[in-house]
Amino acid sequence: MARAYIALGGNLGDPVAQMQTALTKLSEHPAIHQVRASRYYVTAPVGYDNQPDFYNAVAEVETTLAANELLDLMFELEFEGGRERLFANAPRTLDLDLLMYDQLVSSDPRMILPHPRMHLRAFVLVPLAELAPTLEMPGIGALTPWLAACQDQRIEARQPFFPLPIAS
Ligand SMILES: Nc1ncnc2c1ncn2[C@@H]1O[C@H](COP(=O)(O)OP(=O)(O)OP(=O)(O)O)[C@@H](O)[C@H]1O
Ligand SMILES: Nc1nc2c(c(=O)[nH]1)N=C(CO)CN2
Repeated sequence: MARAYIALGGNLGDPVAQMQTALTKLSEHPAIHQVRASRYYVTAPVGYDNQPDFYNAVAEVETTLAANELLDLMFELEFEGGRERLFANAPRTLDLDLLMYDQLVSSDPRMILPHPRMHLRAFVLVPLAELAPTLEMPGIGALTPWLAACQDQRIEARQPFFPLPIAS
């Protein structure tokens, strides 16, 4: 069984509902045995400013899927969530990035691990630290110094949003 971390984000449509749907589908997958999600956060866009604020969260999954199988599943969920790839850092309905898969290191351009920009982004590090404060990013190190280095990136915590409340 592997433990993987997935970043979720979006700033078009209803991003929280889109992230909830993706997490529900991940948790219902037969080869995914546990899903834990951070709270969701409202975050300033990084990389391309002229777009709405993002909603972001991170999920931890326990899975028997291989890393490339998990990434394929994430691409399917992005597609079902209406994702179009317009340009780098463009607004999007649902974006799923594979941050880490155990301590696997990969330089395959289709699946670079750990995610090459994860340590530079408050919208990744803050929710990730909520789930796994002592995590070590292979080749990069602990979260804490990188968190301190991106304190100028605006990020505000909102409510827990997964698992969904049980309907009465
Ligand atoms: N760890 C990874 N997780 C997700 N995609 C990855 C990863 N490593 C490489 N990729 C590749 O990155 C390509 C572009 O991904 P995507 O469109 O999600 O980028 P982006 O969200 O605009 O930017 P960023 O990668 O900086 O978040 C995809 O073709 C995918 O195969
Ligand atoms: N705040 C925020 N900024 C971004 C995000 C994101 O998810 N949140 N995703 C990007 C490309 O993946 C680029 N910039």
